Amino acid sequence: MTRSSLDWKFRSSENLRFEERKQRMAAINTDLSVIGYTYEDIQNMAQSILKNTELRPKIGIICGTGLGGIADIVENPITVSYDTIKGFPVSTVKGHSGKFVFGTIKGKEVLLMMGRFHYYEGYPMWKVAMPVRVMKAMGIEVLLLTNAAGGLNQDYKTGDIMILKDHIDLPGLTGECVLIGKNDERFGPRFVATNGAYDVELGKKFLQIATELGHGSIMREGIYIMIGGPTFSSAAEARVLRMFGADAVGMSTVPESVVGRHSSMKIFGVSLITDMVDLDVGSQFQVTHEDVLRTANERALILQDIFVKFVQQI
Ligand SMILES: O=P(O)(O)O[C@@H]1C[C@H](O)[C@@H](CO)O1
Ligand code: HPA
Repeated sequence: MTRSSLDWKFRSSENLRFEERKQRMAAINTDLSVIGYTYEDIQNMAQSILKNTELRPKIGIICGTGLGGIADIVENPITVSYDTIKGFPVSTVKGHSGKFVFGTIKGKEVLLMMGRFHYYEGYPMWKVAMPVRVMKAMGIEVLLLTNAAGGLNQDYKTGDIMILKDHIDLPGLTGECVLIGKNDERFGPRFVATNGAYDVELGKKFLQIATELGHGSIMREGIYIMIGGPTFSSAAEARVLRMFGADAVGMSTVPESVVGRHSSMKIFGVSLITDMVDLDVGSQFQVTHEDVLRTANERALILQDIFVKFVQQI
């Protein structure tokens, strides 16, 4: 092959790639879930979900990994699968079923989000927390966040339940804050304080109910730190996270909490300590997602008992 025919071949394949990419970009630009959601998109999604039910709950619960058992306490559930909502992302993680559940708990209307989105799934941060805006648009005023987390505080044990006093937004501190980008004031203000995000009264109530039910010995109050994941921390990293003052580490919750705060929602957060993070450099201990799911399963009934009473009293 002569040099000029090689050049031509190279250029035509480049052109082909360019055309293909242009077409792909055009397709992408019609997909809400790729280019970002406007205020109107969020309202439309909320309205399309609400068409499935007469219920108008003010309490929303986001179920963490393996914590979907909370749905078992919902009376007369009506489910809306994410794949029926135009522009809604899909859940890709085991332990997150991918649906909204409307219903009542002891007569009180609730909305459960069973299947959250994580940054490590490849979703940009704004998409991870977008459902919180949809929940707000559906009328949710009180947001109850649950998650599975690794214990960093050496006084904790696997199976403990930690009420969030505060959080550390590690991705946010390093430039991946969920609110980065153009701000639409209809969602909330450009600048937002995140201190005192977790409602103290709700925290006290949860603790009191858990104690009354006989679970006081496994209750903790502490600080949750979010890492991007999907890797569980190395021992050296975990030591840094502990030095930062975190009691538990996880891969979610913080973007949802920040967006909830931005939308003036009342927020409560709770972590199930599904595993204790090994701080011993050189140790061969390896935590798995199955360990996380197992602990979540073992604590399902206790969490359900606490949530029944908690929701009743909010
Ligand atoms: O959705 P959450 O934060 O409960 O899930 C945790 C963090 C990872 O997604 C997963 C690790 O097992 O559990
Ligand atoms: N690290 C980070 N995220 C987690 C863990 C953990 O040990 N357990 C459950 N989610």
